Amino acid sequence: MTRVSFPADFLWGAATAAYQIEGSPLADGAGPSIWQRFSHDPRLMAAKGDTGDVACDHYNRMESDVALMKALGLKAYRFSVAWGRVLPQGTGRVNAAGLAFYERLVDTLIAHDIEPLCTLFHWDMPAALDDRGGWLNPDSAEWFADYARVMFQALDGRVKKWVTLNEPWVVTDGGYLHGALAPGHRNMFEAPIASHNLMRAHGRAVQVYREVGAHQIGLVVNIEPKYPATDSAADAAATARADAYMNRQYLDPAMLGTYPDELREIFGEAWPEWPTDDMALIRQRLDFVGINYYTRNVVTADASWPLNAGPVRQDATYTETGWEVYPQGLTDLLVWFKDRYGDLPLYITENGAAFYDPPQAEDGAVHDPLRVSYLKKHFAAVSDAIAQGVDVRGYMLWSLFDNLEWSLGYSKRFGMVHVNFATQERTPKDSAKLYSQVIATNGAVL
Ligand SMILES: OC[C@H]1NNC[C@@H](O)[C@@H]1O
Ligand SMILES: [Ca+2]
Repeated sequence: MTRVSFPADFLWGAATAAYQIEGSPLADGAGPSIWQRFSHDPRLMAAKGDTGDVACDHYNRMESDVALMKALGLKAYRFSVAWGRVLPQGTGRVNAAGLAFYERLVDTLIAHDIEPLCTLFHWDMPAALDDRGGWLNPDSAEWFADYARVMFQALDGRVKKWVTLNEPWVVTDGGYLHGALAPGHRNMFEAPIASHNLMRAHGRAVQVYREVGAHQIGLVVNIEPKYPATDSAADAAATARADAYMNRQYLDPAMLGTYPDELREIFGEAWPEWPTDDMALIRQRLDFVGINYYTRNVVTADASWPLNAGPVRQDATYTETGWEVYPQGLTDLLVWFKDRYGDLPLYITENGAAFYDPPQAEDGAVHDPLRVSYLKKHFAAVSDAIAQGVDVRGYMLWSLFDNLEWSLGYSKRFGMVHVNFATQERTPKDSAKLYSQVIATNGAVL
């Protein structure tokens, strides 16, 4: 591992998402999202009773939370906009009070010299649009483009780095194939359609940005590099299927305008013939791509698993969400991106881990040694990729706060800042103190 070092203007920040931290989902005229419905449905929500009704109460605590970000030394903050606050029906009438929250957030960030990175879609589709078919409706691309235009016209210039979608793979795999996430569908025929429409929506939003925007826009994908368990042909094929399904299914269309061939094999009759001009729409010039990295997968041919590709457990540390701690995977995937798609600027738009955090110590400290260790290794992994020539511009730690880990609820704590959900008290953990030093020294402290 080379000595850890980062470019002089490396953008150190932290990330959150609206439904996971804001609370007050219906305040000031906001329309409900599919997560409002899903989290209140005990038949669907794994962590029954954990809803986004309060979360971190960020909607009411925004100013003091931004002051805390400043105290930690963050240079940037990646947040998402709840579509339904701005457009309660998803399209049509703009709810000025809902938009005003995000204008206040952005203005407060700028006043604290923290750069806002704005994600337009982080899973909380307006329920009114789900009633019209959601991502299964081809009109969804235009619904998203209209919403994006409202946001660009309100905030572009104050926001200079925009993200269209967060993790389309999770939306599709979780929301339409396996049903673990909103809207909770389990349908092999729906998944490719939802996925394709998400990417069409991405393309339309970028087209609109090129009409009305003056700064930068990108796509955020979660990538889990896949490694074959053995050098057998069967394991190589299983690994290729897993890589195509999770990683290349989104980056290939966005960057190359094509889908990986393995998808037709994987979905069979459920894989439609896509119109060629759709592929041209999806492939828009991007200013950057955001990579969300958590873990890798070791893959073996195993007919008892979807894609006939099953996981092989490793002799390693695993997080509370069951993910192997494997920092080398971050370096590997960044080099892979550059080799496959070219030298586009990249941001690590999410990286972090859920570990069991011991209760607050007598002196109020929250000691999280496993997270401290995880972060140090992953900072070094980014530095290694940069040393190999990958143009990584910044790192957004997931997450600023302990928050609602979707269907897993509040028990999975990813924050560098502890949240006592009974009192809403925020307490920076040891990992936050480390991060402040990393930012202050641009990594030299490592
Ligand atoms: O699972 C941890 C994170 N992964 N990426 C999307 C975020 O919303 C999740 O909380
Ligand atoms: Ca305005």
